[in-house]
Amino acid sequence: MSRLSVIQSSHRIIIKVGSSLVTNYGKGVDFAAVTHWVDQIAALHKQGKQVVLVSSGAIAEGMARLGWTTRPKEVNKQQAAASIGQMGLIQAYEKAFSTHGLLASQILLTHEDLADRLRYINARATLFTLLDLGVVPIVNENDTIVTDEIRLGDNDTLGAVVTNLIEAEALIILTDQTGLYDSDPRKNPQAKFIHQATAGDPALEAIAGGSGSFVGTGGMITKVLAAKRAANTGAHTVIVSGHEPEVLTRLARGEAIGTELRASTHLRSARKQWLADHLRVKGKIIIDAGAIKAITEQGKSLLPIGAIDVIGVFKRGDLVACVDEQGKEYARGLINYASSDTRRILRQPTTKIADILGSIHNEELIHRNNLVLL
Ligand SMILES: Nc1ncnc2c1ncn2[C@@H]1O[C@H](COP(=O)(O)OP(=O)(O)O)[C@@H](O)[C@H]1O
Ligand SMILES: N[C@@H](CCC(=O)OP(=O)(O)O)C(=O)O
Repeated sequence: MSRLSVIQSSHRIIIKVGSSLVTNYGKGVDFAAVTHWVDQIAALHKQGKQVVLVSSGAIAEGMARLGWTTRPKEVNKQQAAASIGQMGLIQAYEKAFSTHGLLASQILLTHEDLADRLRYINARATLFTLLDLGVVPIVNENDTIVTDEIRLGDNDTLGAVVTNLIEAEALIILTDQTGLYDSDPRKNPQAKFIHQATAGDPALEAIAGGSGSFVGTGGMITKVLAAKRAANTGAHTVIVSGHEPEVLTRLARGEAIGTELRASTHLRSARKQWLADHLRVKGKIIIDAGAIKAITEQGKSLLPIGAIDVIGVFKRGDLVACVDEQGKEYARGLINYASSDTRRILRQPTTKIADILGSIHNEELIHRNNLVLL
């Protein structure tokens, strides 16, 4: 893949915007900037791309609304500011998206949500549902309830975690610099720009410094580490200035702006590896010939109608194997129903699930996004 095509060829993209940018260095939400990014996201949407926005700025906006000029040291005051500022952020985004007839949604995550298997699978399912509905989810850390011990702490990491969560192909980190330099350009005017490197290269960690502004949190080091994390599921990262006009649409056209930190593995193999290496199969679903065809040849989800039998005991969110009646495995994936519920909806059309179980989590037994073919 050439330098020009990373964003151009990506279908699912995470865009992270830093506090300095969103709030114009703590002055309050920069509506013009927000509108400009949203206009571009709407254009990407029209091209068929799925976008999740990870936006910082809650604490900075809250401070601006409260008239605070210095960031309080007390965690409870930062949390109060975040609670106030998050409203301002979401209002600005919602207004801007509505001018394009697009719906936005708010997702506030904590580290614990992603560490817990069931909450992880729920967050993932919700994000996929929103994307399937054509919505632009806007994610931030749930600053108001996290304590220091459990916080992710910076949204570069959160952006990478969300990239991994929904296996996005690319992470764009919009910041206040044109990209990564071989030293902090605020401190060294001779710093040299890095156009391209490999995500996870340890040399990058040595040259990336902390935040240069009073509203930013992580600086470049967290961006470089985020790229390394994003690459675990095969995603490429571009660190680029959010001040650059038409930055997102230009990247989508293939223009080589910003610093590209390329993943050395392919999305697909990394995802397969993740499922194969990190999770043990908890059970099996025996599926019929129609279901085998649908999932292996047509890229479809596994529906209850194609499931014949269940082997083993598993919970919602566990990894199960999809096998034929002879026991040959075709795929494995994260199942939306516990084994007891799965047994009750075998061979049933999706329209009957709610009647049989009393409620419906998902129409699919295993969504195609959670299914890996073998
Ligand atoms: N090697 C580097 N290249 C570019 N910027 C760097 C580097 N090291 C440190 N920085 C600093 O990182 C800052 C961006 O991070 P940060 O302030 O956290 O912004 P954001 O709010 O966008 O996350 C830059 O303004 C710059 O001062
Ligand atoms: N969750 C915090 C942002 C933390 C953060 O990482 O900020 P930044 O380094 O500007 O991306 C907030 O909304 O204020």
